[in-house]
Formats: sequence, C-alpha cells, structure tokens
Amino acid sequence: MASSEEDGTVEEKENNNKKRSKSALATAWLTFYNIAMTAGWLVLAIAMMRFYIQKGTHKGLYRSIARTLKFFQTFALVEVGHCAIGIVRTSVIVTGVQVCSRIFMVWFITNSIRQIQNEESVILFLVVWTVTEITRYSYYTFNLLHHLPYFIKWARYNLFIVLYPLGVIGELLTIYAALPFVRRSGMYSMRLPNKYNVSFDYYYCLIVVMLSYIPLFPQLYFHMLRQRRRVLHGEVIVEKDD
Ligand SMILES: CCCCCCCCCCCCC/C=C/C(=O)SCCNC(=O)CCNC(=O)[C@H](O)C(C)(C)COP(=O)(O)OP(=O)(O)OC[C@H]1O[C@@H](n2cnc3c(N)ncnc32)[C@H](O)[C@@H]1OP(=O)(O)O
Repeated sequence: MASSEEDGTVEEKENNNKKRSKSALATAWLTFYNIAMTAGWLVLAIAMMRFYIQKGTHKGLYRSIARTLKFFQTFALVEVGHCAIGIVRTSVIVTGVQVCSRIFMVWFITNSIRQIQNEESVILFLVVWTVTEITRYSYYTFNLLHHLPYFIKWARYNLFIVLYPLGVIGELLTIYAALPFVRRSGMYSMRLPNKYNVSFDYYYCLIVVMLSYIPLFPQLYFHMLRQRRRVLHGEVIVEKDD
C-alpha cells in the first residue's frame, strides 16, 4: 500500500517534471521564434524604406524584397503547428485561415504574376503586414519575457482596427488586378479534354477566393475585437470550440 502511494507520488513528480520541462522548452522555442520573426519583419521594413528613399518610387520594390518576404511569411506556417500541439492558446482554424490567405497572396498571386508586382495595392498590403507583424511578434516576445511595455500591448490590440481592413483592401485590389492576366494566360488552369478528365479554372477560383473574404474576414476581425476586450479591458470571453 505504502509502496503504491509512494509510486503515485513519484509518478506525479515525474509528470510535473515532464510538464515543466515541456513548457520550458516550448517557452524557449517560442521566444526564439518570435525574436526571429520580429527581426525578419524589421529587416523587411528597413529594406522597403531604403528602397523607397533611394529610388523615390515603389516600382521594383516587391522584387527587391521578394525572397525575404517569401521566407518569413512561409515560415509562419509553424504557427498553425503551435496551435495544433497546444503550446499557444489560439484556434488552429483562425490561425490557419490567416496564415494560408497570406501564403496564397505571396506565392499564388504576387509572386506568380509579375505584371501586378508594381501595383500600389501590393505596397499597401506589404506595409500593413509589416507594421502588424513587427507589433505582433514583439508583443509575444516581451510577453514571454514578462516585460511587456504598455505601448506595445496597446498597439497590438488597437492598430488592427484600422490595419486589418486596409490589408484586406490591398489584398482584394491585388487579386482583382491579377484577374485579366490570369484569364489571358490560363495559368494554373486545366481545360478539357485532358488525360485526367478534370477541369479547373484559376480565374474562377480567384473570384471564389475574393468572395470568401465576405464570410471569413468578419470572423477574424471579431475574433481580434474579442481578444482586445479580453486583454485590454479584462473581460472574460467564452470562446466556442473549433
Ligand atoms: C488557400 C486559400 C485561402 C484563401 C482564403 C481567403 C480568405 C481570407 C479571409 C480574410 C483574410 C484576411 C486578410 C488579412 C490580412 C492581414 O493580416 S491585414 C493586417 C492586419 N492583420 C491583423 O492585425 C491580424 C494579424 N493576425 C493575427 O493577429 C493572428 O494571425 C490571429 C490568428 C488572428 C491572432 O489571433 P490569436 O493568436 O488568437 O490572438 P492573440 O491574442 O495574439 O494570441 C492568443 C494567445 O496565444 C498567445 N500566442 C499566440 N501566438 C503566440 C506566439 N507566437 N508566441 C507566444 N504566444 C503566442 C498569445 O500570447 C495569447 O496568449 P494569452 O495572452 O495567454 O491568452
């Protein structure tokens, strides 16, 4: 009897130790990840400012930062993993929609269609994403280090009110600008007849993507408004399950 009680205590201690070391490991990884991402987006911000100051135009700006942007935005896929394994308290779906829509914009729109890379709307979403991500990742970093300056917390949960709609406008205008080129080139499309007997039209796919902002964007926006009330005003929010 005594021995089983002892066993229980040992087991409990082992479990607690495992949890502690897991959370220490998770915190170390998240701190590293957030610092790296803050640095990455800061590099992008500096590169964009330098380009504009030196050239006096936004033309060619996307090309000049494309590699860095693709790397850091694609790396953000890791965040969906963070939610899935439970090391951050965030919905996989909310994060998944956010990250996938960004990756789609970078790889399947802006990177694939050279003719639209100099559109003002590209600069709009790039600037908006950059400000958002520098604020967001520095918020997470300082929060993990338990030294969060109030202005970063304020910026994280206020700037999105304006930046989110501006980012959406930039993204939608960019997809809209891409439509004629996609239609003319027939890119990423499959016409019948073909050996798979499957037809796919990227042009209509883009229209569906644009329409999907109507139900999806309000959900992300209201999610952030709820987070804002919770963090800035201490409201207790009961989130629905995924
Ligand atoms: C395949 C094609 C698909 C196409 C589909 C198209 C549909 C498109 C729909 C709409 C798309 C919108 C496009 C907009 C793009 C833009 O970004 S515009 C720019 C403005 N954007 C924003 O301001 C939003 C930025 N995004 C986010 O903030 C996030 O992505 C989020 C997922 C929406 C944030 O949600 P959430 O994580 O729940 O909020 P937080 O309050 O920040 O975090 C909750 C808790 O989790 C902790 N945490 C999260 N991540 C980390 C981390 N990396 N490190 C450490 N901790 C983290 C955080 O600290 C919180 O913890 P607690 O305080 O303990 O609760």
